[in-house]
Amino acid sequence: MGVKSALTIAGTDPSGGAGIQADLKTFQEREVYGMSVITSVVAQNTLGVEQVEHLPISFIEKQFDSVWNDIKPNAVKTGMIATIDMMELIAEKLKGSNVPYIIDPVMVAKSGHSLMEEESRSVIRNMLIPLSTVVTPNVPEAEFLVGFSINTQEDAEKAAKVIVEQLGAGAVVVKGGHLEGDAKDVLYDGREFTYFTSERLNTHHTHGTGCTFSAVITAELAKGRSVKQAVKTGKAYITDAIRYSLELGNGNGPTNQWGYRLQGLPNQEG
Ligand SMILES: Nc1ncnc2c1ncn2[C@@H]1O[C@H](COP(=O)(O)OP(=O)(O)OP(=O)(O)O)[C@@H](O)[C@H]1O
Ligand SMILES: Cc1ncc(COP(=O)(O)O)c(N)n1
Repeated sequence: MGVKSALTIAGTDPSGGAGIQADLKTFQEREVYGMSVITSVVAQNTLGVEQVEHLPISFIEKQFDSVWNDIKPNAVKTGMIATIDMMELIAEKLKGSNVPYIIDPVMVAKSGHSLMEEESRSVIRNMLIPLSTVVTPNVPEAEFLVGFSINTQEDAEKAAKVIVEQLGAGAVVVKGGHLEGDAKDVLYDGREFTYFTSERLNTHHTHGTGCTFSAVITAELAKGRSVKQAVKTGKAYITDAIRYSLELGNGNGPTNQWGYRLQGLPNQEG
């Protein structure tokens, strides 16, 4: 079996816990060859975001073409894509590509800083979500996508149905990190709901959880796993990454990319 590769299109985190850096670490841990296209350079750390600089569209396109025309990935994910121009470019590039496409619809960093321009939010919904294999919104992101509030599991199921059946996602995981009680994520693939539940871990070291979770799903789809298997592995991986999260920095520390090794979650059987 040849080596599998995955591409992340996202913003950076120089402190290494979220964005491109988290994605590449995750791909490596899941034994998939990782590649990246940078959309925005972000000065941030565990305390928050200081400054954001968007790269010119023509240069984002150059990066994309450099990778895609040489090493076509087995799966691609997008994280922070802030502007309408970036979304239009990605839609044009991915349309008809047949490569599994995972969207982590990053809108606001945990620290509260906006990572997506207000006017782009409806463009991700209308232009990119119909191209997706899986979308992984947290509760506030899912609320924006469907236009109603989510307070219960029933609301999360209702939102998941709308995102697949009306917005055109291939599948969706509405993440329960922002709800009360257990951390319960619901997958809807257009046929059935599957729940992935873990105990809620009592830590504020959760910088980059969403990036890491969606990067595992991307890596597993690159290896040819089913969406359900990929999400199952993503949930197991992120739970241990949070359980053993790292007390680094002075704010919300990063997750532990080696956490799953302590539990023995295998790479190849995932
Ligand atoms: N305290 C916690 N204990 C256990 N699991 C958690 C906890 N917080 C989040 N998770 C899990 O982590 C994964 C990511 O969910 P979360 O809601 O944190 O994403 P997110 O808000 O998009 O993250 P980010 O802000 O990094 O983009 C989900 O599987 C969720 O259930
Ligand atoms: C480039 C980039 N992408 C995504 C996040 C979200 O992660 P979090 O919500 O944990 O800050 C981030 N902070 N930076």
